[in-house]
Formats: sequence, C-alpha cells, structure tokens
Amino acid sequence: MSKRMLPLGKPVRSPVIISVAQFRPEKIRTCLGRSSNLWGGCRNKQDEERLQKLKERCRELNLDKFVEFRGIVEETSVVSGAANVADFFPALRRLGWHGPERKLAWLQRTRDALIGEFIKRHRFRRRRSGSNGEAAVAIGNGDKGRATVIDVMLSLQESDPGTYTDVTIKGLIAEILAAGIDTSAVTMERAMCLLLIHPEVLHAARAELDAKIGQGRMAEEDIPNLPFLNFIINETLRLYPAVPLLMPHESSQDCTVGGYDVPHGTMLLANAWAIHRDPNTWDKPQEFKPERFQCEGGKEEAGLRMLPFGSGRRKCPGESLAMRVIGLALVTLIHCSSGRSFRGRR
Ligand code: HEM
Repeated sequence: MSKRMLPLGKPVRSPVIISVAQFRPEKIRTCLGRSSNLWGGCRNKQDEERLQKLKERCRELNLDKFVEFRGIVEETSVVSGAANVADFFPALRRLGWHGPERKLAWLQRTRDALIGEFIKRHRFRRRRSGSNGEAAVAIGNGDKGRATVIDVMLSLQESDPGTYTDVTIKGLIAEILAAGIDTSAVTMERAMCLLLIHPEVLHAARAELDAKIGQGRMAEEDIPNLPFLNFIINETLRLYPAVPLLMPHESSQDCTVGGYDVPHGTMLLANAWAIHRDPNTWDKPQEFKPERFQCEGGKEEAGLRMLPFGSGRRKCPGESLAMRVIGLALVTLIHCSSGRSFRGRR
C-alpha cells in the first residue's frame, strides 16, 4: 500500500479510534495493557449510553459487519492453528474425518459472503453518488472523502472488468483484512503493555506529544513527525514481532546460506524473533530501549537485523498503513492516560 493510498480509510480510522477513547477513557486508563475486554463490565447507565453511542457510530461507518469479520478471522486462526488428529492418524481421513477442513470451508464461505456484502454496499453507494469510475476520484477527492480500498477496486473494475472481477476483489480484500487486523492489534496491545511497565518511556512519549502536537488535538498526518513514537513502535516490533517466523518461502534454486546447502524447492522460515534478539548484533537485546533506534539511525539502518515486515519483493505491503494506525492508536491512548481530553480533527 503506497503512501499515495494511505489517505484511503482515513475518514473511518480517526473517528473510530477517537470514539473508542472517548467511550471509556477511565477504563482505558486503568486497563491499558491488560488484555481485558474494553467493552465488558458496563456498570452504570452512563457507560451503557456511551456504549450504545459507540455502536451507533460503528453502524454509521458501516463497521458493524467488520466486527463480525474480525470474529471470523479469529476463529479461522484458532481452527487452522489447532492440532488435527488426522495428521497423527491419517487412516481417519479414509474413514471420512474432515473436522477442521469442514469448519475452515464453512468459515471461508461465511467470510466470502460478508465481503460480498461489503462490495454490494459500496457498489450501491457509488451508483447512488454517481461516481464516474475514475480511480483518482475514489482516492480522496470524490465521494465526500469517504473513498475506501473497495471503492478504488470497483473503479478499476469499471475500467478493466476482465482483470478486476468480483472474485479477485474478494480475494484481495480477504487477504488485506486477514493480514492486517490481528498483526496491528497485537502490536498496539504489546506497545501499550511496554509503555505501562516503562513509565519513563511513557513520560518521554508524552513530552514529545506536548512539544510537537500540543494538547487537545491530534491528527493522523502528525504521526510521521513524532520520531520517538516511531522508535517505540519499532522497539515493540523488534521485541515482539507479530509474525515471529515471517511467512514460509520456497527456494527457487539450489543455494548456500550460512554454509548450509539449500536445495531448490525447500521451505524456508526466517526466525525474526531470534534475529531481533541476537546478542551478536544488538546491544542488550532483551531490554526495551526505544532510543536505540535514534542512535542506530532508525529501522532502515538496522537492515536485515530488523525484519518485522519481512524483506524483499514479498515484504508486507501494509507497513506504512500499520505504522500509521498503530501510531494513531498509541497517541490517542497516551493522551487518555494523561487524563486529557481532545477533539478529533478530520
Ligand atoms: C504490525 C503490523 C503488521 C506486521 C508485523 C506485518 C507483517 C507481515 C509479514 C512478516 C509478512 C510476510 C512477509 C514475507 O513474506 O516475508 C506480511 C505480508 C503481508 N501483509 Fe503484513 N503486517 C502488518 C500489517 C499489515 C497490514 C495493515 C496490511 C494491509 C492493510 C498487511 C497486508 C499484508 C499482505 C497483503 C501480505 C502478503 C504479501 C505477499 O504475500 O506478497 N499487513 N505482513
């Protein structure tokens, strides 16, 4: 996802993150970092009213279905990660045992139906607003700034229907959502935990916010101008890469890596977790020290010692978006944790 595409979804991202923070700032302050359920345990009428408001806001922004989608992604990762008895007793397959496969096929059908619904809604909205199908219109200028990735794909479909079929769009959306939701959520959670157990870092992050953004406001565009915040995210990704073994790759030809012969067609896993904590290349690798990225000239200079998003041609295309969304959530929560209120700025 290029920098040019980053504005897509911005009208949804910022208000939702702000709504969540405004919903229960006191709960965020006390539960920050614990994997507690933000929505659970509404004890009083005021909480209930705020929860209703937040749900309405999600409905207005068409996010109710995304919550359902997240449930499917979570269940899929549980089912696909669980041990399959038939792997240990293959004879079971011949007897017709296909438990996890059936469940996964059902989850895939449910997921496809949901994405089909997103596409239908977007197509309807585009027709109603009379969009002329230009991709440029979808990227920010038209549709009252509410253009999304699906809008861009639908506009490409209008100009090249043979390539951008509904099946292709569904596959792309499924891949983007499945690859982007949990990785970003888990990194935010870990960054918040780390800030809580390192109050001096939280203090420094707040000082940077005060100096560069000021009190009572926040905007997505400010995130790249907050170096210390970005060091915190990098250090979190170094210690806790969301995809510790990256994705499996396959050698396209015979080669030698570190003295080991790797034949063509071998499945290769890069252990990012171990690489990020290698004492030969990192100073005090087990410690949380965001400032190390300042001394070492940032993540880019760390080169292949730091690969939370992979490397090369198949590197994660969502890196810039992830850094921005995680930054936005952290800034919002840092503001909350200092007991300040803020107004969202579009
Ligand atoms: C902290 C957040 C994220 C982390 C740590 C992360 C990490 C990764 C990693 C390690 C890979 C595999 C790279 C490889 O094969 O070597 C990957 C692939 C991918 N990521 Fe991310 N990702 C994040 C967020 C996102 C977001 C927000 C999106 C989309 C909006 C996204 C979309 C993708 C896609 C589509 C692929 C597959 C690329 C391909 O196979 O060519 N990721 N990601």
